[in-house]
Amino acid sequence: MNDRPLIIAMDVPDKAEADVLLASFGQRPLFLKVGMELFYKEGPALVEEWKAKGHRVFLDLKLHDIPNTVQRAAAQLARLQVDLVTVHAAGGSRMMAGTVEGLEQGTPAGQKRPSCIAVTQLTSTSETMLNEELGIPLSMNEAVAAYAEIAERSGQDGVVCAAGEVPLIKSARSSSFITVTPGIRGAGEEAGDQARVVTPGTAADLGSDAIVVGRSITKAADPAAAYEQMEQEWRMPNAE
Ligand SMILES: O=c1ccn([C@@H]2O[C@H](COP(=O)(O)O)[C@@H](O)[C@H]2O)c(=O)[nH]1
Repeated sequence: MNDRPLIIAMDVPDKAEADVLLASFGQRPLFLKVGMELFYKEGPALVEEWKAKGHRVFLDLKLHDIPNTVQRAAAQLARLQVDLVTVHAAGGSRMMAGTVEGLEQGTPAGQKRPSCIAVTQLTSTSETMLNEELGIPLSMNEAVAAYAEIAERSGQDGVVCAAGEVPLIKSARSSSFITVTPGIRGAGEEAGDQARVVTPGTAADLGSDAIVVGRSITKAADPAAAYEQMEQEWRMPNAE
């Protein structure tokens, strides 16, 4: 994750739409996020195809179940040789540790195990929701910091959080602990269902290791141009 990727969230219904979208980016290798919508439709074959084409794949299934179930599911994901997977930190330390163990068990000999990151609080969650719906009586910063601490203790390679929480995490966790931040929007763009959003340039200034961008690119009239614009702001924040 040293190269600070811009990860494209391929939130489309099927391979046909994904192929059209991908074609608009030309031949370059990309970092593609496959979420529940696409994976539930197309399954492992699509992931294997994209890996074979040289793309990196973030398989974002946000595992959350009892430790044994999650461990065994993680082993299956590791067999796909994806680059990055997610679990919910809310599943607790045993579940998170089990995920890493499962990934190690499933990684083919001589291959690198997928990195595993824990979702602290979804970027669609506001502090009001956190307190009033989830029943967590903390500030968002406190909740995210606490989940990140348990995640690191449980062997996670990093967390998913909003970019606004990155400085807090960077100050408390080890230097190798990565922060992957969705909730990215262009300046003036609608947040939609996201509650904690920043621009790519602000995410860079705040020290995010990777940003995840979905609809700002995939729903743009010209996805390749939107990607270039986001990428430029992410690489050269002060030029924003
Ligand atoms: O806290 C989280 C965790 C994951 N996501 C995922 O990122 C993308 C964001 O899409 P946008 O269209 O850019 O809002 C999406 O696939 C989510 O599942 C997240 O947003 N927040």
